[in-house]
Amino acid sequence: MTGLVVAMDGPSGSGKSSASRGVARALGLRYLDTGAMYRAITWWMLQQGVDLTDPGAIAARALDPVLTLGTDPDLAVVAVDGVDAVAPIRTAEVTAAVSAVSAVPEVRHRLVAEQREIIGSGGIVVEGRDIGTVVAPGAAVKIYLTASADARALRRTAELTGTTVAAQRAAMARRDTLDSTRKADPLAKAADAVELDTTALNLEEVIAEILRVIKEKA
Ligand SMILES: Nc1ncnc2c1ncn2[C@@H]1O[C@H](COP(=O)(O)OP(=O)(O)O)[C@@H](O)[C@H]1O
Ligand SMILES: Nc1ccn([C@H]2C[C@H](O)[C@@H](COP(=O)(O)OP(=O)(O)O)O2)c(=O)n1
Repeated sequence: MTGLVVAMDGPSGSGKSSASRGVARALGLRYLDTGAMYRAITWWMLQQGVDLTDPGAIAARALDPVLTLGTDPDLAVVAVDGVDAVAPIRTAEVTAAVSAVSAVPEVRHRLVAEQREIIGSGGIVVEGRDIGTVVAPGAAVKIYLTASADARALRRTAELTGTTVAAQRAAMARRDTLDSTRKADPLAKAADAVELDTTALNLEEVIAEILRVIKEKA
C-alpha cells in the first residue's frame, strides 16, 4: 500500500470523514481531511475580522496563517499559527462561512499546494471535494460518496445540538450549491471515480465496499 493514494470526494454528510478514517485504519494508511484546512483558514479570517463578503479581502490574507495538519486517522491535529483549532473549526459560524472562503482562487491555490506536499509519495486517504479532479488526478483509487439529502441532513442533525433536520437540510443545500457552482475547482465527480450511494448502507458496509474497490484497482 506504499504509494497508494485514495481520493474520497462528495458532499457534506455523505460519510467521507468516517469512511476515510476507517479505510486508512484498516490499511495502515495516513489520512488527510482537506475540509479541515478550508475550515481552519475560515476560522482564522473570522478571528481577524476579514470581510468575507469581499473576495479581494480574503485573497489579500490567504497566505498569512500557518496551518498544521495531522495525518493520523486516530488523532485529529489542526492548528493555526500554533493554536489548536480542532474544536473551533466545527462551529456553525465557520460552517456558514467556509464556502465563501473556499471559493477564492488564492485560497485554493495555496491549500492545493500544501495538500500535494502532505500527500508526498502517497500511502494516504485524502478526503475533500476536488481530490480526484484537481489535487490528485493521478490517484489509483477515486471514490465519490453520495447519499440522499434526507439521509445527509439526518446524520448531521444527530451530531449537533440545537438544530432541526429541516434547518440542516436547508443549510446543506445552500452549501452544496455554493460548493458546486463556484468557478474554481467545483465539487464534481471525476470521470474515473467509483460512485457509492451510502443512503441505505451502514458505515461498516461503506468501508467494506471501498476496501473491495481498492483491492480491485490498486
Ligand atoms: N453509512 C452511514 N450510515 C449512517 N451514518 C453515517 C454513515 N456514514 C457516516 N455516518 C455518520 O454521518 C455523520 C456525517 O459523516 P461524515 O463522515 O462526517 O461525513 P462527511 O465527511 O461526508 O461530511 C457522522 O455522524 C457519521 O458518523
Ligand atoms: N477539498 C475541499 C474540501 C472542502 N472544501 C470546502 C467546501 C466545504 O463546504 C467546506 C468544509 O468541508 P468539510 O469536508 O469539512 O465539510 P463537511 O464536514 O463535509 O460538512 O470546505 C473545498 O472547497 N474543497
